[in-house]
Amino acid sequence: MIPLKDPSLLKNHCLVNGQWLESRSQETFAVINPANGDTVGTVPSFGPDEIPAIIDASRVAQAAWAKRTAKDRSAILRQWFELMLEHVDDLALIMTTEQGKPLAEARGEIAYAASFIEWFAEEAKRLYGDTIPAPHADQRLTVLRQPIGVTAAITPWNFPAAMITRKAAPALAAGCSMIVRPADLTPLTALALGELAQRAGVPAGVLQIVTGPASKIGQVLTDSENVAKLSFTGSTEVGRLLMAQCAPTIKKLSLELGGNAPFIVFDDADLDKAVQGAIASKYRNAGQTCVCANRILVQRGVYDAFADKLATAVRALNVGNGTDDGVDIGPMIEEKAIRKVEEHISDALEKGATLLHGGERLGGLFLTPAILTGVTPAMKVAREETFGPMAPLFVFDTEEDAIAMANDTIFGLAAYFYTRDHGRSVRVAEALEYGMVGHNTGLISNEVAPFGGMKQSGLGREGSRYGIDEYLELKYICSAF
Ligand SMILES: NC(=O)C1=CN([C@@H]2O[C@H](COP(=O)(O)OP(=O)(O)OC[C@H]3O[C@@H](n4cnc5c(N)ncnc54)[C@H](OP(=O)(O)O)[C@@H]3O)[C@@H](O)[C@H]2O)C=CC1
Ligand SMILES: O=C(O)[C@H](O)CS(=O)(=O)O
Repeated sequence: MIPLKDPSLLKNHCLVNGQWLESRSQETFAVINPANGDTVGTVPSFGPDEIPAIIDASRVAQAAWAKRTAKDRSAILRQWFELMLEHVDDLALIMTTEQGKPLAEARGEIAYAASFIEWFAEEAKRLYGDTIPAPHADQRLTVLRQPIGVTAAITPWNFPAAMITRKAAPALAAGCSMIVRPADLTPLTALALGELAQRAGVPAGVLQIVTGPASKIGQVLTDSENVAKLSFTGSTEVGRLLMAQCAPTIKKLSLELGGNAPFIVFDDADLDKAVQGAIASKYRNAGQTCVCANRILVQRGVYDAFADKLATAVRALNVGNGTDDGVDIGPMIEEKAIRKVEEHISDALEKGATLLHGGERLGGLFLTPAILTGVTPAMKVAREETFGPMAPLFVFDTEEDAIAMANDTIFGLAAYFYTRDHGRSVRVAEALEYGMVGHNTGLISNEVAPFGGMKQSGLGREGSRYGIDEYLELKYICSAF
């Protein structure tokens, strides 16, 4: 058991039409603590045959929810936000126990996740439409922004709270309902959010949270003509698959997919700030974020100085159980994740790179943060997302070389660069083919700015004043008198 102040937040049932239910088969699966392999809970394994009734309940609930006033929806979302902050300690402990990130990061994620609910509680009241000067005197033209209807979300394990609220908050604010299928590895956080949503007054069926086999549940959700929209966060590989599955019913799609973020350090950069930014971007969540610096490109003149400073900072990072004080990097989520990092390191070393620091297993799923030097575009890490605590350092000579290297990828999610030259900052920011660019910072994510990628990193944006459009339809009305 996880020692919670409010044990009722630890759920072993799913939220289905306002009730906490087990699956029809009564099948369950275990939730494992990646720090020690302990079973910390069990949740139901819902079968695909149970999903149509859940979609029907979502339809009924959404029709009534859309008829509530925006002010009503806003007040309920605001209450959900406040309950999340009230229970931050329990929510963070649940998250660290099932996902591994240090408690301080988990608390930070709960605040970040809650901020999307706060933001869209406000946006709910400002879904303005248009009146348009008509081309004919007897006409009046208006545009309404209406909720798209029943929506579905499939979310990853790396941010078990924020990847749900970044979808559910705008959906509910718009007057939609949502069926959430969280990752098998981290369902307990999702279910706790569902409990708090219920306490906040979210009506039965408006938010449903269902655990079980991803591909089977996903197939029913994507096949259904009654699901108008799918929002997915995860790998580009699965995003492609879901996009294809949604094609027959022409679903509206939001896709937040993989990344391969360049982190460029020019010779006029403040190296200490660049090191701080690299640590924050690269090793947050043990490097398991889609916006992590995946390639560190350093201009030749400062390469050795930057590498030395980075190594000194990385050596100070503590690896351990996320519930222990002073831990900076927790365990990786599972064996295949740690093996991918080891594969990228061994591939780079075989092709001539040098291991400057780290990359050692400490037992279980703990890996010391690594730095590679002498990395080249011929190595796997140049093209694949490592999704782990390993910083590969590439060298470049000119600004044009840096931009060409940075853009040489199918991904386009986040990019970072450090320079104190104003003209260079404008040129580089405009030339980088990425949805999000950090200039002299490694942390760019918040609820007020549009989060999302170009190229094969996804479709659409989350958060900001743009995020709610993903859950709305525009209706143009032409009236003649
Ligand atoms: N752009 C962004 O904001 C983010 C992108 N990502 C990317 O995702 C990857 C790592 O996250 P990870 O969770 O492993 O990604 P996956 O794509 O493997 O999984 C994401 C979610 O999709 C589910 N899923 C997997 N296969 C299917 C399927 N065939 N049909 C329906 N659902 C499916 C998973 O279920 P289950 O895990 O239970 O099998 C999980 O809930 C990295 O590439 C990372 O960059 C991750 C987070 C944010
Ligand atoms: O899933 C992720 O990697 C998150 O989107 C990263 S962030 O929003 O916490 O920056």
